[in-house]
Amino acid sequence: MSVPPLRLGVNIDHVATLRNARGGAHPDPVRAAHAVLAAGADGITFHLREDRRHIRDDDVRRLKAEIAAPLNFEMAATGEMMEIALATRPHACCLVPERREERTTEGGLDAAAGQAALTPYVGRLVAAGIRVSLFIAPDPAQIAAAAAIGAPAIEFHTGHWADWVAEGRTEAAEAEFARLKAGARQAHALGIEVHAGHGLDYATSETIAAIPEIVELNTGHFIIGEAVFEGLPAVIRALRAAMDRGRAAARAA
Ligand SMILES: CC(=O)[C@@H](O)[C@H](O)COP(=O)(O)O
Ligand SMILES: NCC(=O)COP(=O)(O)O
Repeated sequence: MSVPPLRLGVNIDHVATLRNARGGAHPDPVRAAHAVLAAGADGITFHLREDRRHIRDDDVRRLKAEIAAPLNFEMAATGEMMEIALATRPHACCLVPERREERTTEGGLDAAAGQAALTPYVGRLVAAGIRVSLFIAPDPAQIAAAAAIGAPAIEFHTGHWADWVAEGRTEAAEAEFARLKAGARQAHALGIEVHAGHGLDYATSETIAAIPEIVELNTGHFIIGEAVFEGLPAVIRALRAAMDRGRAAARAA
């Protein structure tokens, strides 16, 4: 297949986490959004959690007012979030699972079990002109459910794979990467746009960029953490270079 460009969406939640730790206005996630876009990111991802632990409603309003680039609004499938998304009208919404007790998003949505509940959310958002993705594991049953629900896009949760790579659990990491590759092929064949994200760093971004069916990465924790040492623009440029190396490998294959 021809290898399309790979977009980078930067998750700015983690700037808001830092801001909220002191209760003031600094550092400002909207300023971070401007900075990463100026450095070459394609879009901004944010997750308005039910407990507002990082991004808050006013951040969403300011992002919509100030950022012209595509906004990817990650949200749980709840009535409250649906109303905010429809009022905000971002470029995209990614439906994610959410548990108040979790430290981070631990896995993908169970789209197979939740098919009946998720279908009206996807339908209303799509009808409003919003590109909807489902944040799922690279599992054949979940991908088939996303197709049955009518989701135009999916995003694979890469957190387990990224952790296993970092921990040197080679066998588990290779098996998960094989699932990501096969899942990307399955979804692409079903006409679903394929994205990936969570916990990616330079090395895992380069590796996953070599999967030609994946057209968008949305990630942030590593970027914001590394920016403490290198600065946001330098990290975005280095991440983009890693993604380009991975894409070049896909084109050469
Ligand atoms: C859906 C997802 O993976 C991200 O939005 C992630 O949840 C952001 O960080 P937190 O897990 O800290 O909310
Ligand atoms: N789309 C998933 C996401 O944005 C989480 O990314 P990360 O902050 O875990 O890298």
